[in-house]
Amino acid sequence: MDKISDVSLHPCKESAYIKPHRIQYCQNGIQKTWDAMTVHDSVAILVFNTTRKVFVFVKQFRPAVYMNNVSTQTDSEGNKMVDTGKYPGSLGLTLELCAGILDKNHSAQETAQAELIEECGYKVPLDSLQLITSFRGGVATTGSKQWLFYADVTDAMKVGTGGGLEEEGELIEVVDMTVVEGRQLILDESVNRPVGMLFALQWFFANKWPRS
Ligand SMILES: Nc1ncnc2c1ncn2[C@@H]1O[C@H](COP(=O)(O)OP(=O)(O)O[C@H]2O[C@H](CO)[C@@H](O)[C@H](O)[C@H]2O)[C@@H](O)[C@H]1O
Repeated sequence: MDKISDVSLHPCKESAYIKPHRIQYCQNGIQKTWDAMTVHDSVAILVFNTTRKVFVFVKQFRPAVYMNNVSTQTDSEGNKMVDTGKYPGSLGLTLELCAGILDKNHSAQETAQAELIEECGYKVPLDSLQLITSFRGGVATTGSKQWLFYADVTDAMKVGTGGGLEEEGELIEVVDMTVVEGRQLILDESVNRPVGMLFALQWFFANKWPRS
């Protein structure tokens, strides 16, 4: 998964995922501008396997995280290149909640159910997905919304290995973590992990653990 090579950076002129805008507006009579991006809204699911009392997370290579951990050098043709000998792919590995973008005209709950099958291999009934809350990501840059769900799963709900959709080129490792490891993860800066995951874990320890 972290065997990354031939990395170069290019201007992004058009994208199905990111649309940059310059917003002009007037606030209290003062003319202002702000640079922002439209991205898809998304869902994330905190998954807890009650059979083995483990969290179910996903590990993957995130190009955007990698890019933020490396420096580029410009070659003779003006291309921005990354020396992968100096900057190994492991710098872009993250540990995350099962998550996905709302790009298929499905509800947040339906998207969460599908992502749980695709990424982690568990099939849960729709009504067993508990909405924790929704919130805004990247308030200065995207303002996009993420719905955060909680799902208890059991080994009996396993219908596949997960790992992501092959047709989308996804390469995802399912990672089981004990409750003790999950608690340690909240403040462990050595792991690349998104803020929504830290909130979800705090919520779990405030509302779901220890079990009565
Ligand atoms: N910027 C991009 N460039 C190129 N291809 C892209 C792309 N974004 C998505 N794709 C393509 O779309 C596929 C599906 O993406 P997902 O729905 O699994 O969202 P992802 O897990 O990347 O982010 C989810 O998880 C993270 C972490 O929780 C959230 O921040 C995020 O909002 C949520 O959708 C990817 O495998 C890729 O092929």
